[in-house]
Amino acid sequence: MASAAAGQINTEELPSWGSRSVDCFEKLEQIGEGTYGQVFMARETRTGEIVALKKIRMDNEKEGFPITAIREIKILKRLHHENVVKLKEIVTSTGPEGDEQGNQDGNKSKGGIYMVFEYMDHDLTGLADRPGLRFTVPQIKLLTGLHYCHVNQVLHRDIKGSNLLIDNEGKLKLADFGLARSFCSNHEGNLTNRVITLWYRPPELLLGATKYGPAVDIWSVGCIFAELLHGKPILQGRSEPDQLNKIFELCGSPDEINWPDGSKSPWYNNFKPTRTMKRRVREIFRHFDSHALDLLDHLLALDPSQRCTAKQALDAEYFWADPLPCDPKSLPKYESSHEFQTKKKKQQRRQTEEITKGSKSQHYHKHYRLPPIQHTGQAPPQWYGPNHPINDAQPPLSAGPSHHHYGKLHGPPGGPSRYPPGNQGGPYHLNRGGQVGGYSGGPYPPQGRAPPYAGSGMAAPSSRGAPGVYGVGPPNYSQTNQYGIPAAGRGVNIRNQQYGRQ
Ligand SMILES: Nc1ncnc2c1ncn2[C@@H]1O[C@H](COP(=O)(O)OP(=O)(O)OP(=O)(O)O)[C@@H](O)[C@H]1O
Repeated sequence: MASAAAGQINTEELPSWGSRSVDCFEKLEQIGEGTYGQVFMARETRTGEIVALKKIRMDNEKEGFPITAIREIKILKRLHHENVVKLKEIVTSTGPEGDEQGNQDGNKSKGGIYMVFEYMDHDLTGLADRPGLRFTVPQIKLLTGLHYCHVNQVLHRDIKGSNLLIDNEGKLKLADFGLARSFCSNHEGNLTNRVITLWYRPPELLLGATKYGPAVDIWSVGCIFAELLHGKPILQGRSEPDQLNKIFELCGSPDEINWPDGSKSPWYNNFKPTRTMKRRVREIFRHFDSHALDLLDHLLALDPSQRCTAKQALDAEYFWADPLPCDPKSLPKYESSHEFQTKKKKQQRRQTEEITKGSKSQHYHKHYRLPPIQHTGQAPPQWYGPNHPINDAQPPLSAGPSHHHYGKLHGPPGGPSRYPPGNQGGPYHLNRGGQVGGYSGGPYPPQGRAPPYAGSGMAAPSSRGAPGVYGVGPPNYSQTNQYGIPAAGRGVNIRNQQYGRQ
C-alpha cells in the first residue's frame, strides 16, 4: 500500500468514500467537543437517518491532515463489531460552513472533512452524570469490544467514560480511535508512553515503558469498572508523579512478587516510592461484591503481565454469577446525554444558581438580618455501594500525539502529546478540571531532578508487599473486611467460551 507523503492524506489508504458533501446532512445539535474537533448530531436529509458527524480539526493546514484522524479512519475501516462504533463514511465540505445555528464558522470557512458515525444516544460519562440515574451492575459488563480489538491487534489507548458510547437499547460501543494503533504481539516496536488520559493510565506507561500491549487498555478498564461501582473516579492524580503515587497507595508499591520487572522500567529510579505500601484494593473497595472485587484485583494488577486479558475478564465469575447481565433491551430509555451536553447543562445550572443566590442575598440584605449559618457538623451524604452516579470531576486530558499531523514533530521528546489548541504546556499543566500538573514544563520525566517523591515520607521499597495476583496464584490478602468478603481472592475462573469474532 502506498504511504502518504508528509503532510498529505493518502486517499488510497482511506475508505473509498469522501465523494459526498456534508450538505447531505442537516446539523441538529453539537454533542461533543473533542481534542480533534466538534461532534454534531445530524440528520441525513434524504433518508432521515440520524448520525454523528465528527468534524476533523484542521487548525494548522501546513501540517496537513491530522495523523490521529488518519489512524482513526484506517483502524475503524478494519474493525467491524457490534461493540465498536461504526464509521459509515467520510464527507467533505468545500465552501463556508455554518454551525447548527447557521452562524458562519469564522476563519475555518475553507471547508472541512467529517467522519460520519452511527449515532449513539449517550456516552458513559454523560449517562452516569444524569441526576437520579443509578447504574445497575449488569449495565456495565462489556469487555467484548475490547477483546475484539485486541485479537485484531489494535490497542485503543484512550479508554475512558466519554469514549464509551451507549445507545438506548443498552448496547455499548467503543469510540474515539484517535490514539489507537496496531501492535505486534512480540512487542518489537517502540510505542509512545504518552497516551491514555491520566486517571486511566497504567503504571508501566507512567514509568516510561515503550514496549507494551493490550494490558494498558485493561488497566483503564479496571479504573472504569471500579469507578462505576464506586461512584467516582478512583485514581484522580493531578500530575504523573501524583498519579503513580495514588496507584501505589491503592495497589501497593512494586516489589519482587507483585511486579518482578517493575524496577527495570525506564523511569523507575526517578519515580520509585520511598516507602513500602501494601495493596489495599480489597480494603478500600470492601463494599463491592466479592466477584467484582476478584475481577478488579486482576484488572488492576501492577504488573502488566499479571493483568488479566479482556477474554479472561469476560470469563470471570462476576459475569456468570447472579445477577446475570440483563437483556440490554430491557434497560430504561433515557433522553440522549453526552459529556459535552451534561457539562454545558451543569454550567448553566450553576450560573442560574449563582444569579438566584445573588438576588436572594440582595433581597435578604434589604429586608432581613440573617443569623449566621448553623453548621450541624453532619457530613454531606456520601455515595457508597454499587449504584451511584459518577461524579462530575474531569480527568486531565490524555497524552498523545500533539502534533498529530504528518510532517513536523515538535514538543517534548518521548512522544508528542494531545492537547487542545491553546494549551501548549503539555500534560503537566493541562487539565480539564482546572487541576494543575506537577511539572512546570519540559520533558517528562524531568531531566536532572530529584525523585519527585523525596520528602513525602516514603522509605525505600522492600521486597515485602502484596502477594502475587493473576498468573502467580490467588492473592492472599491478610485482611478480611467487615462485610465478610473472603480475604483470599478466587482468581479469574476461565471458561472456554467464545467472545466476539476472532
Ligand atoms: N457516534 C457517536 N454518537 C454520539 N455521540 C458521539 C459519537 N462519537 C462521539 N460522540 C460524542 O462526542 C464526544 C467526543 O468524541 P470523540 O471522543 O470521538 O472526539 P475526540 O475529539 O477524539 O475527543 P477526546 O478529546 O475526548 O478524545 C464523545 O465523548 C461523545 O460524547
